[in-house]
Amino acid sequence: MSTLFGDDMIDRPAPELPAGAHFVPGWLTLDEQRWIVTRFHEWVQGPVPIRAAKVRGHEMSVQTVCLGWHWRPYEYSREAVDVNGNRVLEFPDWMVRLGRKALSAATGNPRAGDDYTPDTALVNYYDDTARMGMHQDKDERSAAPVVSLSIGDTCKFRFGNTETRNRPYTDLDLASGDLFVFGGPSRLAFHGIPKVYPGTAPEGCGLERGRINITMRVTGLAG
Ligand SMILES: O=C(O)CCC(=O)C(=O)O
Ligand SMILES: [Fe+2]
Repeated sequence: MSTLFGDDMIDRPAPELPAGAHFVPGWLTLDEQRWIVTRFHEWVQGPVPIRAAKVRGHEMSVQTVCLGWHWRPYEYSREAVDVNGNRVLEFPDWMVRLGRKALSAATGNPRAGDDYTPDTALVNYYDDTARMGMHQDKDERSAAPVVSLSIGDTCKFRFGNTETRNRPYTDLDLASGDLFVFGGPSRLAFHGIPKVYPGTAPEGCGLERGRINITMRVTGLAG
């Protein structure tokens, strides 16, 4: 059982992160996580179903459904031209509010989220064996931060530098409810998911298998 200042916190020392990167373990409550998982089950129904995007002809092991703008390697469009041509769901207002709260929480500055209006979210689903190689989130034309939320199984998250996909990097675990933000000098840092730890989702998070990750972004696109 998790208790205030219990072993679960002691076991997760704050990692050293480069400027602009922030980690807030256990930011979402279990109620919030469950509510978001219910939304996830709605999003995957379409109008654009969840799918594994193809990179140079190969399906990614992660499956993705998008809100606001549809992402495919390596551009955004309103219609999912690589899936079924349908327009993606609107970006929800509640997620804009959540993104603003997330920036305040991550930076400790209550005003940090005031001007933040994310207009796309990539919602990824990882099964037991899914991974994501080191990459930069660089298809956006805005330098606004990326807000990342995790629900379900814990994963190993590798957060690196802006120059290479290799060291120096920091490995940390992203568990259900954790918030991670990268902006400023870390906005274009390479990052990836080397591993998911199957069966580690906490009871009550709403997801029995796998891991959901939501990254909110500002595309900087109009129309
Ligand atoms: O799953 C994660 O935590 C990271 C996802 C990610 O880097 C992305 O969607 O670009
Ligand atoms: Fe990414």
